[in-house]
Amino acid sequence: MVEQSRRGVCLVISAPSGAGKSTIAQALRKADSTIFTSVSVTTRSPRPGEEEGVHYHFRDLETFRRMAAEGELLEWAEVFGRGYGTPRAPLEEALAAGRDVILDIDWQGYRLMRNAMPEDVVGLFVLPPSLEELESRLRGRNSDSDEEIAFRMKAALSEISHWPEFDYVLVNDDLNKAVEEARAVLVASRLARARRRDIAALWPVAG
Ligand SMILES: Nc1nc2c(ncn2[C@@H]2O[C@H](COP(=O)(O)OP(=O)(O)O)[C@@H](O)[C@H]2O)c(=O)[nH]1
Ligand SMILES: Nc1ncnc2c1ncn2[C@@H]1O[C@H](COP(=O)(O)OP(=O)(O)O)[C@@H](O)[C@H]1O
Repeated sequence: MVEQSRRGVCLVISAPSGAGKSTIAQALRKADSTIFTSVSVTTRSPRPGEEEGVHYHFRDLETFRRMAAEGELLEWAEVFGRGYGTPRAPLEEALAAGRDVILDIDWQGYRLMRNAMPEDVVGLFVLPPSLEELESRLRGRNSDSDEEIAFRMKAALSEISHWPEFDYVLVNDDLNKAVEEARAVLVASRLARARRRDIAALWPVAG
């Protein structure tokens, strides 16, 4: 069957901090448990409520550098002065097993992923409705200090400037609408990319 042999889609979601990408990614996974969650490695400290191995693998800088040097990370980047990276093996296994993968990573990671796996990666950029709303979401999340929020707001415009590099862009104003749009992107990507290869194998008659 086509469906069983299909390779997964690697959907990369990027956004300025606070725009809602984790919330959207979580809603997609909740509705479809076959979606694989890539858990990144980071050198930042856990926030209250964040669990090791669930939100991130929290590692010290030395371990992070060793993992990067030994090729255990598919991509890695420095964001807000901390190291963040995507573990290679679980992602490759999930795609090969036909599971779609969602990565919540920054624009640098997207660029690296796109180069590393051009056939698999689809990019979705999430914009906030305004800078004022972005700041109010960062404050409302209650997870970062004033200093950290100021840092993220300062970085927001530079992150936003990369939206034209992505395949799809949505404005996260109404959350339900944004989740529906992200789901539509995932479905469209399955049809446009992953399944095309499988259909070519099933029907090798294209001119
Ligand atoms: N390149 C890369 N960026 C990542 C990775 N994991 C998280 N990020 C990005 O790092 C930034 C900070 O993430 P985080 O500390 O969780 O803060 P938040 O985005 O405000 O929730 C965000 O832009 C994430 O998308 C990763 O594995 N690789
Ligand atoms: N459409 C929305 N309207 C209002 N609040 C939202 C919306 N989307 C997300 N949020 C809230 O904004 C905050 C930041 O969202 P989050 O998903 O953590 O952002 P990111 O992962 O992009 O940093 C969270 O408190 C979340 O509940």
